[in-house]
Amino acid sequence: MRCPHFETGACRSCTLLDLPRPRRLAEARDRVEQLLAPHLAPGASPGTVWGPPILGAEARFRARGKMAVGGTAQEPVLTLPGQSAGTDLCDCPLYPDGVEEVLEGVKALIRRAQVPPYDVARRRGEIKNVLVTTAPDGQHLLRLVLRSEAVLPRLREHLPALLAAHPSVLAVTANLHPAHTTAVEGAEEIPLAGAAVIPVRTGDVTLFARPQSFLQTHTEVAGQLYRQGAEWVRGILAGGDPATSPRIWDLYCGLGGFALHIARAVPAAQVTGVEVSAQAVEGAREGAAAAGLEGVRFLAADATAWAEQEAAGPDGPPRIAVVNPPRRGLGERLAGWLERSGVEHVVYSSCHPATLAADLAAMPSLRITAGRFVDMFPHTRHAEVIVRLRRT
Ligand SMILES: C[S@@+](CC[C@H](N)C(=O)[O-])C[C@H]1O[C@@H](n2cnc3c(N)ncnc32)[C@H](O)[C@@H]1O
Repeated sequence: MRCPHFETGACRSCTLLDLPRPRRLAEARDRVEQLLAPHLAPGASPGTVWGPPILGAEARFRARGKMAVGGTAQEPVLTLPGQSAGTDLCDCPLYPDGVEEVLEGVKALIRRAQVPPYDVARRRGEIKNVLVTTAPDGQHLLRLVLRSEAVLPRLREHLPALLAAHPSVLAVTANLHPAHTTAVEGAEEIPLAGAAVIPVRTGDVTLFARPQSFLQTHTEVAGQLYRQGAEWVRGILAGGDPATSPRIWDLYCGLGGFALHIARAVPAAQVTGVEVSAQAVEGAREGAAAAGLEGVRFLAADATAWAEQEAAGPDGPPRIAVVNPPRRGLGERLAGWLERSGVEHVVYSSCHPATLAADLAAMPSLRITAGRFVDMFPHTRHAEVIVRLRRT
């Protein structure tokens, strides 16, 4: 991928952009495989464990765009957070076709509505960030992160012009972020136009992304990741008694990508997805209804507390647990519970191999029998990896 902003040094967000892809992938896979080598199942070797990497497009893939607003109300500049404030990066080649036009539309809205960009040093101004979610079919969900409600009447007045010029924008919300912190967004979401949800076809299901729900960065890669998880689960259950309904948990399920794929692949299973974000749970339930899947339910709860409590109940622990925690990993409490739980099979998808390795050290009975490097974050040192664990 060529990027003029990388070449001039204006943006260094893609830190490894000048490494040829085969070399970047080889080095990344090597790092992950070495890190996880102590946790392979007895008798397993890297050659038998590691499958081919999960790959997707290297450009125009990013499902979520995050732009920081600088400049003035007359001349707004949209940059990537943390990158050179003076350079407009609306044409970032990571963004799918159509995003640049929508961002230009937002700049026109800022000009017309005279919305002053937030000045971090002086703590003055109103619009902080612009967030765009893109579905593979080219539809968009637009979120304007504001310091206060002060400019909402002016934004409402001028929004129809943006919507008329950009029919791909399904919905617009204002996110209120009064605090002076580095967090990209605040807690309160105010709908401005449309229903604040966007259907994102991912693998074999549709995920219903809402403003404050997690969505994987690379939709094409995420689809393959979910299919891989579901395929491993089907393989584990193959040959089992067809009259029984194996219970499967998807902890940290977000919009339900793994749970929905598993429910499709194993219709007899009882799948439970658990997620702390109520918005994401609402989206996951919508995904299940759209796919006509009845064997799956979603609950809003803390994954660790729920797992401990549920396993202590009459049904006990599940047959298989799928876990996909944030970068911090499972942590000692959930890893410790999994170690003691008797759960035979775990599928662990991790966006931070270092915390995966720490979690594996805390559950030495669960060892890697299969794994794949997942190129979710091309051009960077960030790595996703999915592993299948079996109790030994
Ligand atoms: C890496 S994302 C994975 C989401 C989903 N599996 C997917 O593929 O989109 C991690 C998810 O964990 C959720 N989460 C964070 N802390 C949690 C907790 N204590 N209990 C349950 N879910 C939590 C986040 O809201 C986020 O949706």
